[in-house]
Amino acid sequence: MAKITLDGIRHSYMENPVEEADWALKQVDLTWDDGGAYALLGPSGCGKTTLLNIISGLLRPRRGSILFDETDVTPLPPDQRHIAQVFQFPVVYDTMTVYDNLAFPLRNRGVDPATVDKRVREVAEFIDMSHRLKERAKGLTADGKQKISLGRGLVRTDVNVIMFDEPLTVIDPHLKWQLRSKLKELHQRVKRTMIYVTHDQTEALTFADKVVVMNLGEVVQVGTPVELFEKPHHTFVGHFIGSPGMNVLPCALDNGKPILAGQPVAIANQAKGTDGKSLEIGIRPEFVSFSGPNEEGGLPVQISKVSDAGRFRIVETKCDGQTVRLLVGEGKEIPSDGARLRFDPANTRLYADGWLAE
Ligand SMILES: Nc1ncnc2c1ncn2[C@@H]1O[C@H](COP(=O)(O)OP(=O)(O)OP(=O)(O)O)[C@@H](O)[C@H]1O
Repeated sequence: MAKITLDGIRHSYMENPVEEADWALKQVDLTWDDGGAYALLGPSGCGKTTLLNIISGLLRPRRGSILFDETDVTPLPPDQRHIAQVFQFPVVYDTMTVYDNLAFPLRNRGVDPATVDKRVREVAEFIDMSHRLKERAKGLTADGKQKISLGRGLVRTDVNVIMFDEPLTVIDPHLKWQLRSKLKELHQRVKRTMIYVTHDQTEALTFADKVVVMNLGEVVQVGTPVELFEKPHHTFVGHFIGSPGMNVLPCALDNGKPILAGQPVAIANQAKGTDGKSLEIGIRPEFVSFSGPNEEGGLPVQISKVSDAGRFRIVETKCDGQTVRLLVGEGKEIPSDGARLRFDPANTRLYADGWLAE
């Protein structure tokens, strides 16, 4: 087990990278604490697999170094890094029994038979496979096989980190939630460092204590699921996390006050250092409401669409050509005309060139 530090990592697949866009990873500085449950979340092509391969040693970064505790492992090949990986497609030996599959990594390292037997039985119990140890892996369903892949990572005691690369891709939808909660439970029992790579916010937010959000080759925020929801550091995070995502509304600045549709908007942060930058107001639909008939002020809007989402409705409004979404609870009235919106100032923030103005 080890703390993993990524120090100034940059990587390009091009021989002679010139522009920033030529770098698949622009600049990554990150620390993964020993025993943490992390998710690496981002859209396709943002650099998740590149980062994973750099940690596992399959890829050598053009710049920067990787430390396991205080040891620089940048030049070390994968087999000397003691990392277990669970891929999209389960890697199991079909002709072997479940027992032999689980025992394989230990026997390979010359561990004595009594210790192998003890560890295999412990891990089989963890993954609910104790009753199937004698069966051939061939007969297992995809989720059973994926549990074996996971078990093979858990059986070793010398593993620094277990990395999951979109591990639920081939799992039936109705079994996904079971395996997802199993992974979470396993982390709580074994307390190994786990990194779960996904483009699915639900998987990331349910598994991880800390989520690393990536976009366009850089880390845009590291935070708990609550932090990512309540205080996105970048409009991308606000938009990517949440359903529907955060409203991102271009605005102007007048005497240090953001102006939207000709009206000043109260914000929770400060409009400092924003000169010459492109400015936007970010507010989640959860923090927008209709002003009451006797309330003063509010942004005048027209209602353009109402969709039922179970316990609430998603109301889409238009304000000066921009779309603003809000959530309206069951039984709450949606005004037919003269609608005005109220933004909760504690959850309304100004963004400059996409980044939270601080
Ligand atoms: N072997 C390669 N050669 C050249 N470019 C590559 C290679 N692998 C990845 N890239 C590019 O690097 C960038 C990051 O890709 P990467 O696979 O790391 O993203 P990802 O977030 O894992 O995407 P996905 O979720 O689709 O796997 C992309 O622009 C991709 O096209």
